Amino acid sequence: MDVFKSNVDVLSKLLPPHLLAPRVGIVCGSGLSTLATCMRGIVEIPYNDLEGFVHSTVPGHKSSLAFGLIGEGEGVPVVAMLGRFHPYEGHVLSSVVYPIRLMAHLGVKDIIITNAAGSLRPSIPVGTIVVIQDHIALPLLTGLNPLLGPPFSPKHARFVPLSDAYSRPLRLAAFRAAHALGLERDALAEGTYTWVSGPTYETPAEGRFLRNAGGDVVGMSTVPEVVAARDEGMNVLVLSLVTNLVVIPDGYRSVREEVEAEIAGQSIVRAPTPTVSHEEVLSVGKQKADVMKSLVAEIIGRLPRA
Ligand SMILES: O=P(O)(O)O[C@H]1O[C@H](CO)[C@@H](O)[C@H]1O
Ligand SMILES: Nc1nc2[nH]cnc2c(=O)[nH]1
Repeated sequence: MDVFKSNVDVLSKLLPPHLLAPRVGIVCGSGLSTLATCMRGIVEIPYNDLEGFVHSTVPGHKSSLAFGLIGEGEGVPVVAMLGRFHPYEGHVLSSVVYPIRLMAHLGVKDIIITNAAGSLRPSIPVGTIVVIQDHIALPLLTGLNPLLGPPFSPKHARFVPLSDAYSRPLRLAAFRAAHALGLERDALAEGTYTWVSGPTYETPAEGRFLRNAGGDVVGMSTVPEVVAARDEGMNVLVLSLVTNLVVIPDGYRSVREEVEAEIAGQSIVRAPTPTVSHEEVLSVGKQKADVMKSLVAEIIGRLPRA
């Protein structure tokens, strides 16, 4: 399609031929752009040099695509988005998912989407990598869907099923890779990602609501990319790195009880109100960057070579 032509022209001038047709795509989540350093022979291309790309404005996200090779021998050609776009930055959904569509156009078949996320369950502590098996997306259900409007092209479907959105073979590959790397059993979990628009973090009641709805982690990205990737027929793996807890057990004490205890002359232990910050999110990303990087490289190294 024309919308890709100028980018293909730019890329053909800047990339060696063996990197021009990447087979695997990676999307780096907040604080995770170093994931791409698992590639060799990297060529980085700023989004500014490409048409249809907006700018990533969020700390912890770079604004460039990186092309390189992963794995032994000839290696697998890979393209990585070193920074993603979020609707809360003011980007329309078609811009948010445009790089995913370009990846598909270039030949990407398998995509590994990473993100930083809050845990809705104390059984999934900070530092866990959650292999996403499903999602709950209130924005999709209520009218914020990247597929609203005419199909992207006459070749794209009108209705896209999401019952098998998260590739089972890729999820199996993730657990096999973790085993091969000798990661502890608890390093990885399986779960459901809940997508919210952000940029506000959840109130405690919202966190409990999402957990009661069946969510395990929550974040402000990923689902639009998954939808576009499925619209393009790609196999999708999502890895969420838990950077903070959203639902904290016994963290919230009734103020009525506190006053009643005060009146009764009892000593009061006031539970601190937990808050989350993007700095905390980035700092956990930095601590876990190496393990995420080895996992992604191991998964890609194990994919069948086409
Ligand atoms: O999902 P990524 O881009 O990894 O980032 C997550 O971290 C940011 C909030 O700290 C939000 O953008 C949230 O979605
Ligand atoms: N919505 C949301 N996104 C996040 N990204 C990282 N942590 C969080 C969180 O607690 N909530």
